[in-house]
Amino acid sequence: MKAQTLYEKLWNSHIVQQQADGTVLLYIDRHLVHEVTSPQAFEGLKLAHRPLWREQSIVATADHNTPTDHWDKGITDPISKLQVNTLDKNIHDFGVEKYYPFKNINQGIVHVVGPEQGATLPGMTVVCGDSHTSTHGAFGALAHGIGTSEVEHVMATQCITAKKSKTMLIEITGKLKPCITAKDIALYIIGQIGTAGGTGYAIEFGGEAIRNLSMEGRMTLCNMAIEAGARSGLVAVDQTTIDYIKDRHFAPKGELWEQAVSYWKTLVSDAGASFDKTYHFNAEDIEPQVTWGTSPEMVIAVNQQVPDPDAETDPVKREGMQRALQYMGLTAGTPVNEIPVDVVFIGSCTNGRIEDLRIAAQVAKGRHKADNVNRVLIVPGSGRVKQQAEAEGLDKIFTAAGFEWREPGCSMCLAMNADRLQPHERCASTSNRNFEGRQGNGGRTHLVSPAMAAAAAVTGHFTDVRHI
Ligand SMILES: CC(C)[C@H](C(=O)O)[C@@H](O)C(=O)O
Ligand code: SF4
Repeated sequence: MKAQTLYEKLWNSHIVQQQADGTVLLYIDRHLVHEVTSPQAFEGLKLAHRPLWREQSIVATADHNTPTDHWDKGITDPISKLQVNTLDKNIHDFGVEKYYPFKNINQGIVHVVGPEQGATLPGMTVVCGDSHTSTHGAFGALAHGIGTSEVEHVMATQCITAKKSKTMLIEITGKLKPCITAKDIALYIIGQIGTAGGTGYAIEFGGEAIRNLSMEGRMTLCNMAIEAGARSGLVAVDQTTIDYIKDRHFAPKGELWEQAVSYWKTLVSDAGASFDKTYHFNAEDIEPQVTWGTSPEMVIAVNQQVPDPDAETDPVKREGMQRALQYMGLTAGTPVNEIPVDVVFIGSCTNGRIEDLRIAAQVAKGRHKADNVNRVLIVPGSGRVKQQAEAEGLDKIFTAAGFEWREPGCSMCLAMNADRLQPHERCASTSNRNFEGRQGNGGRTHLVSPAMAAAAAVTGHFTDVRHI
């Protein structure tokens, strides 16, 4: 049989029907649902008097609109409250069982909760009305975001219509230098291939540096595949994947576990499988990354200087750079490590997992928030992450450092809840998007790893975490 890529294996095993023009009806195994993109879909089903095709495929939680402090006061913002209450009602009306509502111990960001509960498994097709569904590809699952009309379609039929992506392999050879994390790999790759580099492709990440990543790291990387333009990212299944899943709530048990594992082990690209495009990067070239502009591709290493638009020959790019510098309040030539920060945000579906909090705590331990830093928010990705962090005493390290220890949710990743930047506030953020206004109107976002964010919090400016 012809050697196949992992993507092709996942694609082929989910085709329900194929049209002459290549359009496919693709079966969906897991449907993740949150409050932002589900209301119209549920409404559509209600109007058409349709039930859910497979209620058990749905895992739902509230994340974008939930507050991350003063939970005793409930949700005070009326729009957020309506959004979350609507989800509660829809879940109740349609009889969805796997639901983690506001304040439930298992509640959290949907892309943290799914894998944590063992609801994301290798070989699955996973969709959600959310672009960062690419995260779940870390498990050797075909996972991508869908629009609200597709959410309704999946609810009604368990299928989407789709066209096959082209395949891309990004290989990171060698070993990462100390303190370099998956976030730095993700930002480095986007810096190299650009935010449109992966458009039309499903990206498989491979090579020694990827094999050595934990599942948390692989999720961080696949999470940002969408910022490289690809709807889905993938990492092949190996023992790390299998060990992570074992004994999780929805993971198969007993004999089913054995059967599943032997199937999952086939979820790798065959030797000799050909990709439409391949990139090779060397892990040793990756330094701690910091974005300086308003797109994730506007990224440099912490020991570099803010680039000069005048040195850019492409007039469109030059103008984009000028605009970005203006928005960010930065001057070309400024060393990155001289840029002061006002706010630090550690959390999100990119970097709100236990490993991220452990790294941040290592940096924060015995240190204190710098005087010029107004706020440092530490926001666990889920109730379970919070619980685990507290069991390890990480919350104590953070609060002793003058950081705020919050409840789980999307928080300051995007301005849909109470956690926002003020105009012109500059933030070191572990999230995935630095678009204008993303964290609040006029707010200035610099994307970094959790280690780099914690280093900025305690020094008051961007700092190479290896040198503090
Ligand atoms: C609100 C939601 C639809 C959106 C997404 O699709 O990613 C959000 O999660 C984001 O990160 O911008
Ligand atoms: S944490 Fe941020 S990126 Fe992730 S789902 Fe929430 S808003 Fe989107």
